[in-house]
Amino acid sequence: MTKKEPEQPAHERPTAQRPAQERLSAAETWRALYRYFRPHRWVVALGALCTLIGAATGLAQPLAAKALVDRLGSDDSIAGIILLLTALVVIGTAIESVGAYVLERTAESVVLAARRTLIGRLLRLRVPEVERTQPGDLMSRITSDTTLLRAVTTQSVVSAVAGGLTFIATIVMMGLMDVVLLSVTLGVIVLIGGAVALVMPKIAQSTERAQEAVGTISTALERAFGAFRTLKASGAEARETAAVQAAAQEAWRHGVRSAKWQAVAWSSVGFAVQVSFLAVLGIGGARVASGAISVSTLVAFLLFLFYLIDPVSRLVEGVSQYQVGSAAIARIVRAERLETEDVTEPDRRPERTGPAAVAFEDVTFRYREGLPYVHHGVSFDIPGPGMTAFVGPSGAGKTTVFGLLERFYDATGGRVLVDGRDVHEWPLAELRSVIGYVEQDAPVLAGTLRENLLFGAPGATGDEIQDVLVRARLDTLVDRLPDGLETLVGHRGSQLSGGERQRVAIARALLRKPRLLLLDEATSQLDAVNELALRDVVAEVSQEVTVLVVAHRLSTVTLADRIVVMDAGRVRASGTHDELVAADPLYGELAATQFLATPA
Ligand SMILES: Nc1ncnc2c1ncn2[C@@H]1O[C@H](COP(=O)(O)OP(=O)(O)OP(=O)(O)O)[C@@H](O)[C@H]1O
Repeated sequence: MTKKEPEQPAHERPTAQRPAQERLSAAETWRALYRYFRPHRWVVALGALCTLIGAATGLAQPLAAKALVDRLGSDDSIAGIILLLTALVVIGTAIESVGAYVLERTAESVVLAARRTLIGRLLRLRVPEVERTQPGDLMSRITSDTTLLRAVTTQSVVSAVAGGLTFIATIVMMGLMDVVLLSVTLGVIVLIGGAVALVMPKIAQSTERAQEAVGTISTALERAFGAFRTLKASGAEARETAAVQAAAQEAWRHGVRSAKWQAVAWSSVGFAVQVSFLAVLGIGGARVASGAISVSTLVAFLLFLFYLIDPVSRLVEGVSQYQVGSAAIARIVRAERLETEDVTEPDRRPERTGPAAVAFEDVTFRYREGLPYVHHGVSFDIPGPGMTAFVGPSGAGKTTVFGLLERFYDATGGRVLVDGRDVHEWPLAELRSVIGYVEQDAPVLAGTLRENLLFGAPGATGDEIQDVLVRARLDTLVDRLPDGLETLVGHRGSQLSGGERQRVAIARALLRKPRLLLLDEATSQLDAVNELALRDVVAEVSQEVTVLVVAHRLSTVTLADRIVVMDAGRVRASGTHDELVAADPLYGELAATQFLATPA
């Protein structure tokens, strides 16, 4: 009988691929930037003020120079003016450097804020979100993209504002000197400025591509280090190195392209001023000769022209930095939009104690829209305590049962119940505090043995640790190790054997005092001692806790109080070993051929 799957699944969230590829509109980019910039706006305003004062003192210098040239003809002393000029330079520089410090400090704070937000969200991401993205790329958003934010939120804004204001002030001063020469200058600047404006979006595009390539480098490295022994054993060093280098080359290519367009923008500033200078020199010379303006006016105008380099450069810098930053902010915002879980600890302690009851009611599930269904109406009822083994051919959907109980994924249809309550109605942290989960590959984290045990129960006492060590048959191992519990277990527990890793994972799960233990049995063969140790631990625990085991060993299956046989996303039979051997042909075949040959 084939069940009809729901047309539009209730819990399926069609977010697949969405946030990772979405482009941001200019308004969204600006809003996102402003969000980071907002808390610092007054400090940035202070920095901008300092920058402006610095620029204004600079602007006063051509006026002083004009007065100086005017006095050269008379006998008046120029000492006072020189002194004034010197004072302006010193004060201007001092104020500007204070402003620069304030802005740099704020920029660092903006980077910190962006990093904190991202870090706070990334470890709370939903499992499917992480499966859809590349963790290496996500990491590069925290490390690399946030760094690009530094320039844009402070320097870029300040450069644009200060540059804009000084530009206007300089233009006004130039207009006061001579309107004709100002028109010539503006004509040249507008022409060249128009060309620069065309270049700006190219900077953003190239920067975003470069940052994507940096993300690819992290992803490729993460892939290589994540399976380092397999990499070595497969002789894949050269190929993986080439893949990482190709990503680095790609980052270089786009980085260089961005640099090229930035250089075009920058050199245009110098070019515009040079061309204006020549034009002003020619036309200004003619105007001096005709007596329309004085020599000192021409000199002051030319000086203003050179002062224009600074505000125009600032403007161009501000806009090009904004392009660089907007590329980074787009990647940051996309990471921020990934779906997270609410795992805030419940205020109250869970009331219930003792073994948890678990039930699936007609559960349908697929991992993503577009993928085939993995569960086609799974139903079972396990009151607990005791051990229930899930058996069935590979890919039958056994591990998926655990993923749904932990709410790593949401069932597409039907209900998943713990203690008679739908898992959707449980506060997530509370639900997970009830469950101890030992994954098939029994992950052990880099750090000491103690840190690994306390990972799920940081408040556990010494006695509690000792108790689980004995229960997981790890006490003799700890006694043997020179540093005992403080022994470092290496990256992914590389300094422990497979069986030891599994028992560490079980001890870690037990320390959380679960009411429901989910154990995804390793498919690899264990030696007889480890095998027996594990079997005893599980049997012992199942006396007071509900234990669900995805079983691959005959020894586990025969120990189980009940067995659920799954096949192609359905429960096809359940019962004890003897009952099933007699009644279910698939089980009989599995027992005879597929279970790892271990003593029953
Ligand atoms: N994260 C995932 N995303 C997409 N498909 C998945 C995911 N995890 C598992 N699947 C698919 O779901 C199906 C059931 O997988 P599941 O791990 O539940 O099987 P299983 O019965 O535990 O198998 P095994 O005994 O080999 O561990 C498989 O076809 C698998 O390819």
